[in-house]
Amino acid sequence: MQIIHISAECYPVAKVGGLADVVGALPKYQNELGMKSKVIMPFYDNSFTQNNKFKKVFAGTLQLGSDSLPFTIKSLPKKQLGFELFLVDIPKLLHTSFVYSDDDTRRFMAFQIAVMQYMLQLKKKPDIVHCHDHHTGLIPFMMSHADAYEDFRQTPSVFTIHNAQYQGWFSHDQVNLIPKFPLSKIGLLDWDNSINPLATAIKCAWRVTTVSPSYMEELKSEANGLQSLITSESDKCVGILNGIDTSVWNTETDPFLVKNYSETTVLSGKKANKKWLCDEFKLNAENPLFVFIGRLVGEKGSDLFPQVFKKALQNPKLSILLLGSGNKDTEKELLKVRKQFPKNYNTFIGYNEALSHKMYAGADFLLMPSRVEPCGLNQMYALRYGTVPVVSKVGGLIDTVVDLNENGFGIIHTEITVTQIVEAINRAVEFYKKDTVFRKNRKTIMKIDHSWHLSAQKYSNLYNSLKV
Ligand SMILES: Nc1ncnc2c1ncn2[C@@H]1O[C@H](COP(=O)(O)OP(=O)(O)O[C@H]2O[C@H](CO)[C@@H](O)[C@H](O)[C@H]2O)[C@@H](O)[C@H]1O
Repeated sequence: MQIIHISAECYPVAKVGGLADVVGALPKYQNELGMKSKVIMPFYDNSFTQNNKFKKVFAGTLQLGSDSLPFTIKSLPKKQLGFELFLVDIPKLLHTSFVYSDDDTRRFMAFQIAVMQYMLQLKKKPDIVHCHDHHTGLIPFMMSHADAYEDFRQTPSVFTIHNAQYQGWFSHDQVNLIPKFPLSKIGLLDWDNSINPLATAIKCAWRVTTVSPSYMEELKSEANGLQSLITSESDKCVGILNGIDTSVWNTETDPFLVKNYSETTVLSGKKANKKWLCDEFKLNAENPLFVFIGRLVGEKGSDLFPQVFKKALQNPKLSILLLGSGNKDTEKELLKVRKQFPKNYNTFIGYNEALSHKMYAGADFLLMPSRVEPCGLNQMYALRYGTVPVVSKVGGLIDTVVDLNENGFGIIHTEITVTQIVEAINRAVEFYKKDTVFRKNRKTIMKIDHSWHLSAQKYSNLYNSLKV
């Protein structure tokens, strides 16, 4: 079975967040199950594309409104990433140093048309087209209704929602960017008087998945305006929990770690990584170390951090290190907190893959007070690295973390408030003091299997159910 995944991100080619991790791992595991799974994404101008050699496999021209844009498709063989990779190179528009910008309607519309043009001329059409997030949300519509792509009417499409907060809205004034389709189908593009690629995908894809069962349930009551649509389409919707790529997230081989470790050497391994972090960021290594890694946006609850940290750090017996970027006011506030607590708090504003791995390894606790968390990968990386997750009770966090009070291994707070997050931190500090139990818990969590094997099989079953 041949599957084409279409996405804006894919690790290690280009990553902004968890979407990249999933698209960089799932196809690899699907290939191990005997499928032929490939990825198509934009060609960005970044260190990955600068340092790899690609083969040009197709050249064409696409029509974006009144503009004719030449594009090429470049490929990388399977042996390099575990799946064949195809990159859509559209000079100037997509060939940029960044992944997202203010011009994304045009950029990703052009990307989607180029993908359709490329797939149209393939001798063997894919058995499944699997699209990820709103940047690819108009592909199921084009496959079913655009005049030029009639060849795809019988090809099943699967659409995965990684985050329903972002929907790719644009105005009906720009409808001419979409390749010609019967006017009677305009309703499929519309939601609340805007063109809404996420809503369109939910309406048009043969199956819709999201990245955890609990998030699928939550979407029926809160989906940034799409809850009634999710509810009415629920027969074709299913939640499949993400996995993690255990070949990348492996404490024994991770090249970013100061010291590699296994369950048996976790004590010394984590100690060495913690020491590096504490030396680098001038923190007291005797204290339990809490970290946060992620985008500084409302969904992640990061706006509460300045207040949470000021309260929690009244206790000098804990340290906090944060890595992330996003909301500028939050960034400023977080930097200010450093002045008040120079010995047990620090923050790195920016994106740093290598540092993130060292933090999962060197930390004692990972903070994730998310308001919305479709799946969350960080908590699963933390578990695998022997770091206890301190999380809110939402989405995929419900499906992956069990509280200590329920014979579990993590710490859960039900409300996303300063008070409850600080209480959760205090509970964690008390847990850290129970040395033997704490150490035993570390070994237990490292053994939890969140690899992709099970979920890749679930996607396989879903694809098989769509065979025409
Ligand atoms: N500043 C930084 N430096 C280095 N690394 C950083 C970083 N900020 C984030 N990361 C990394 O980006 C990834 C974030 O993944 P998440 O799944 O937790 O969240 P995200 O909201 O991006 O993904 C969305 O899609 C994924 C995939 O489906 C869902 O799990 C999730 O719930 C949903 O919100 C992790 O690999 C993390 O280490």
